[in-house]
Amino acid sequence: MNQASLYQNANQVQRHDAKLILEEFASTLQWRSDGEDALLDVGSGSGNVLMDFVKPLMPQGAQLVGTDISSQMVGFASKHYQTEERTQFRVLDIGCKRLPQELSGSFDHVTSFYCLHWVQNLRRALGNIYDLLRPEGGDCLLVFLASNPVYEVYKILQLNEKWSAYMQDVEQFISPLHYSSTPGEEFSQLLNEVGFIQHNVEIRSEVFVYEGVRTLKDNVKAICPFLERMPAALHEDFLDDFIQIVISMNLQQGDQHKDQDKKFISPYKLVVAYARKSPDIVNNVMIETAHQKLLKGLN
Ligand SMILES: C[S@@+](CC[C@H](N)C(=O)[O-])C[C@H]1O[C@@H](n2cnc3c(N)ncnc32)[C@H](O)[C@@H]1O
Ligand SMILES: CC(C)=CCC/C(C)=C/CC/C(C)=C/C(=O)O
Repeated sequence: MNQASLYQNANQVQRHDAKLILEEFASTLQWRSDGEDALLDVGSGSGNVLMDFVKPLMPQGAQLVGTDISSQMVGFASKHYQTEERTQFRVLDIGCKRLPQELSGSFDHVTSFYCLHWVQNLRRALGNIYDLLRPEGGDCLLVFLASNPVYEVYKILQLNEKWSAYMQDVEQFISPLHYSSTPGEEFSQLLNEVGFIQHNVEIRSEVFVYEGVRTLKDNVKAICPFLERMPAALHEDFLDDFIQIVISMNLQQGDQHKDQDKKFISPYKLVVAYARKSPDIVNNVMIETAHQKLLKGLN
């Protein structure tokens, strides 16, 4: 996904989830007492989730680094938010073999919203997130899709000879946890393996309702990696086929005839993971947080 402006205008679900989860975790994140926190966000995209929901939670003197694998996304975010103080955007592939030295061990917090389902090598991504945190400790809040009906629609579209040439590598775009019957356990295990001794992983079952054919098509256009591979003249045909498959999967609500009245339901599973790097500083904070119960197992 490379079209930042399309994404910025059709990311209601992503914004909705990030806003709610950040409100919930605002007091769990371990803010520094000197207010000099440094936070790196992984897969910031067009940047509006980071600027609208993460930045307002941070102390005045805090430093913010938004990162993304796509230079187009980074360019868009830099242009739109370059006037913000102590904020920068830069290219980073969180699945890279070697982190840039200047980023390694430099952050108090790492956040990531709706990005890690794009990364096949989750273990390497988590290892990098662990290494981005300061050696003396830090925490991370990671939110991403375990599963979504969009992946089943992609697989059916790939079988259609009209689209198969553009979708040979469809599996590369399916969340690495989509097929797991125990995604929470799998992700917890990975967090353990890379060194996060303290963590809490939840799998939340959510439902989003898309109102009208156009809304669903715009949301698909904003994230579908296959459209940019085909001529623009084919896009609407592809999206029409997408909608037909959604209907055949019984994800249309009601039997409205007008396109704008049609509703589509998307039941999906979200991974919400919070982890701390250092076991030493946890006890004081745990006593006060709203997540005391949730995190009890971490003590
Ligand atoms: C759905 S967008 C989420 C953007 C933003 N976090 C939000 O919540 O609106 C996913 C972003 O992850 C980025 N991404 C995908 N793979 C990545 C990787 N390996 N490293 C860093 N970013 C990646 C994409 O380029 C895209 O901008
Ligand atoms: C009803 C139905 C199939 C809805 C799917 C809607 C949709 C556009 C899902 C996108 C999921 C995704 C990969 C989001 C993202 O990375 O931001």
